[in-house]
Parts: sequence; structure tokens; C-alpha cells
Amino acid sequence: MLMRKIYIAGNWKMNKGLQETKNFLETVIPELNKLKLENVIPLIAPAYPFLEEALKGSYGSCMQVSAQDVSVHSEGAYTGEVSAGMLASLGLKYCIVGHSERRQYHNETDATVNAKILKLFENHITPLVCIGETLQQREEGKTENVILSQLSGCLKNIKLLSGEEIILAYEPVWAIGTGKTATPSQAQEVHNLIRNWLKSNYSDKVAEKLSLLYGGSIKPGNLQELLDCEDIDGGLIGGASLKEEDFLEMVQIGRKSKGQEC
Ligand SMILES: O=C[C@H](O)COP(=O)(O)O
Repeated sequence: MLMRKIYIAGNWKMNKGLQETKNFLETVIPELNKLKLENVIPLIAPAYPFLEEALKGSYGSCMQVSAQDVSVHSEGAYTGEVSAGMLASLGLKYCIVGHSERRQYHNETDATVNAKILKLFENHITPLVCIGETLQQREEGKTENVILSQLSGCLKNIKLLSGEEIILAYEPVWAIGTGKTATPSQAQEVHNLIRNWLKSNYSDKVAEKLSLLYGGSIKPGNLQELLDCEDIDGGLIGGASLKEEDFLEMVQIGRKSKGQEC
């Protein structure tokens, strides 16, 4: 019996405009509606201007919609920023924070991510928090330290009781958009480290219920072997989530994995 929710989460990054968003949903939603998806949650994260269209197009289906980022501020003179309150007013339930591209190009730190999580909590939005090491850190044998330090920094003073308040995504930076996926055993090793940290720092219940996604060059051809790992509860998928047929195939793989009825 599956204990955790499996997410097939498409991070569209700065891809797809209005018409492409509509086309994607017009193709994907009728297919999703034919499936019996128990614990599998399909999710897409379009760019800000198309969130409302994505919510409209997904309405009444199991598709969930997420933002890709949020401001640390609530309101005020912050040109270009979007607050958690604004996202909540659209009816949004999920938001990605701490993606390595935000860390790399916008100098976001674990403290920034922590502040964003708090804002999302205040607005009843589930944060999908990304962590992961760079190639240099892995080669220097620092993966474990980096992951543990990101966990304690991002989750500082964050209360978790059920484990379903938050989703974590382990994304080794060297595997993002490079075609280099972590091997299932490399990914499982880090996921197990994270699960044990959750046990020690929260509770068995939180560790048991919290969905822990892998991200980095996932495609239909390698998703199954990743989902076969005990501690991998879905994927945060960039490039391969943009194609309707690949997204649907990955939802089907998620549905058939981990003892899901199909
Ligand atoms: O958020 C998604 C990740 O950055 C993975 O992107 P990718 O699947 O294109 O490697």
C-alpha cells in the first residue's frame, strides 16, 4: 500500500506562451480524465503570466498548477516581484522555491528560500523546495554536507507535522538540462540521507509522508528505474515535461509504479 503521494511535476521554466499553454492543456486534460489516478499527482509550473490560463484549463481535473517562484516580500515597491498573497488570490496551491537556476542566476541562498517558504505557508500554498549539489561539490566529496546544510538552512524554524505541508526535490545541479541523470543508486543514496534527516529533525511520520522528488534530465525512458527506488516519490521534470505525449507517458509510468493500481 503506497504511503506517499507521487508527483509528476513539470517545471516549464521560461518556455511556452499563452497559446502553447492552452494547446498543452487541451491535449493533456482529456487524457488525464480517462485515467484513474489515485496517489499520482500531475502538476505543471508555467510562467507567471499563464498561471491563470493553466488554472482555468485544468479546472475540474486532477492536474495541479504551480508557480515557479515567489517573492520574500508581502507587498510594496519591489518591481517585478510577485507575492505569495497574489498567487493565493489566483487559487494557486503550489509554488517551486530554491531552484538551482534561481540560486545561480539570482543569488538566492538557503535563507531566501526559508523566507519564501514562510510566506507560502502564511498563504496556504505548498512549497516545492529544491536542493542539490554542484558537480564540483560532488567531485570534492561534499554532497552529504551540502545537502544537510541546505536542508537545515531552508527548513530553519519551519514546522512540519504531517509531512504533507511541503514537497522536497533533490536536483543534482550537474544533472539539470545536461542529459546526465544521476544513476538510480546515486539518487536513492541522497534521498535516503534526506529521509533520515527528516526522521531525526522532525518525526517518523513526517519522514514517511513527505514526498521527495528527483529532478535532472528525467524522461520517459529513465523515470521507471528512478521510481523503483524506495525513497523517490516522483519527478521534477524540465525539458521532457514540455511535450504532451512525454508528460502523459510519465504520468502513466508514475501510475503503474509503487504498487499503484492501473
Ligand atoms: O526543475 C526541473 C529541473 O531543473 C530538471 O530539468 P531537466 O529535466 O530539463 O533536466
